[in-house]
Amino acid sequence: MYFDESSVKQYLSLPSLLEILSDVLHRYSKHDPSLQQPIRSVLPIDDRQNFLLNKPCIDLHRGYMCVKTITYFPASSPTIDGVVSLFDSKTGRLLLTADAKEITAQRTAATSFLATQLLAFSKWTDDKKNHACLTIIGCSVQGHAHLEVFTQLFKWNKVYLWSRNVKNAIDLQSKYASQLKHIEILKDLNDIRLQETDVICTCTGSEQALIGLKQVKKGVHINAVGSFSPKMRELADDLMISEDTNVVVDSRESAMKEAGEIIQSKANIAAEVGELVNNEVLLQEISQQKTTIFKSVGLAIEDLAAAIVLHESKTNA
Ligand SMILES: NC(=O)C1=CN([C@@H]2O[C@H](COP(=O)(O)OP(=O)(O)OC[C@H]3O[C@@H](n4cnc5c(N)ncnc54)[C@H](O)[C@@H]3O)[C@@H](O)[C@H]2O)C=CC1
Ligand SMILES: O=C([O-])C1=[NH+]CCC1
Repeated sequence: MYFDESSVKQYLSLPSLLEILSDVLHRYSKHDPSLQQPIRSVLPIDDRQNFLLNKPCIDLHRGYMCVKTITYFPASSPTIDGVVSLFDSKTGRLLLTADAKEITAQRTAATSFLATQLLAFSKWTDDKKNHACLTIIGCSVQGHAHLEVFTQLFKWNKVYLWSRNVKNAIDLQSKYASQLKHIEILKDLNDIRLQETDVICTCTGSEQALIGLKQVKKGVHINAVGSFSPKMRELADDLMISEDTNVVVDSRESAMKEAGEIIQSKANIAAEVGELVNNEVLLQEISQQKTTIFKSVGLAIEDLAAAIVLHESKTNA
């Protein structure tokens, strides 16, 4: 069975995705032997701007194996294209294939949301929750997916957008204008409104830092999703290595190999997001009084989680 883009949208329930994501990320960080995820292969093509990525994993506990193969061609539209395949780990049978663009968009935004629940919402008062402000930086596929997931699962008081390509920001603003009372476009990243923001999602393919310590308020939570090679980065060294900042990643192994911010700044990694699931003490230690950064590069087990939700939506129907 093939799930095209619209069936992925239809069948990928966000609450179910969040539940399976927290389980697999937690088991990954506990080094559960029933979960195997080798480091993915990222093959540069010709000029090294384009990549072929191959991401396998096996979950013997849940009884599935998954592999996602995608191309990353930033001069093409869309940048990411490919396929996710889910197999039965007992019989070896192929269970489904699905559009990787939509799965990648949704599961990346859902993982950022999970990190935000853990590192930001859990320390906020009710009053803060009622007045919270979100900024999305980069308004292409990931920018759209982050705004979609973050507004489906939380009520924001204000939303700000910034994009190098202003038309992308205007398009995203128009899409949400009837649904969100306050959705505004920032003129640049020194705009004072960025300082009001409680949660920032950076979703660009930048190779230069876009945000530094002085542009944000202390205690902000940032989901930095854009970089996945040593040359790419969205956050400046002063923010990464400030004594007021704690950096959390999806995988230490992957982040140290792929995340430009971590490699270039040599920032300390406080934890993997999976270590924070069901660990109140560590969570408090890392998030209280701190600016928190969740740097994700993307893991095969996140694609697995999405493919399981699609498969089970059909088998349980
Ligand atoms: N962490 C994760 O799990 C995942 C991360 N990504 C990464 O997230 C980023 C966004 O993904 P898509 O929206 O699919 O890519 P896209 O190629 O559609 O959009 C990238 C956006 O970044 C902007 N951009 C590029 N360089 C910039 C710069 N120097 N300053 C400001 N803006 C700049 C472009 O104008 C474009 O709007 C990509 O870098 C991608 O590799 C994508 C999927 C998963
Ligand atoms: O996890 C993923 O699929 C990707 N991370 C960066 C580009 C694609």
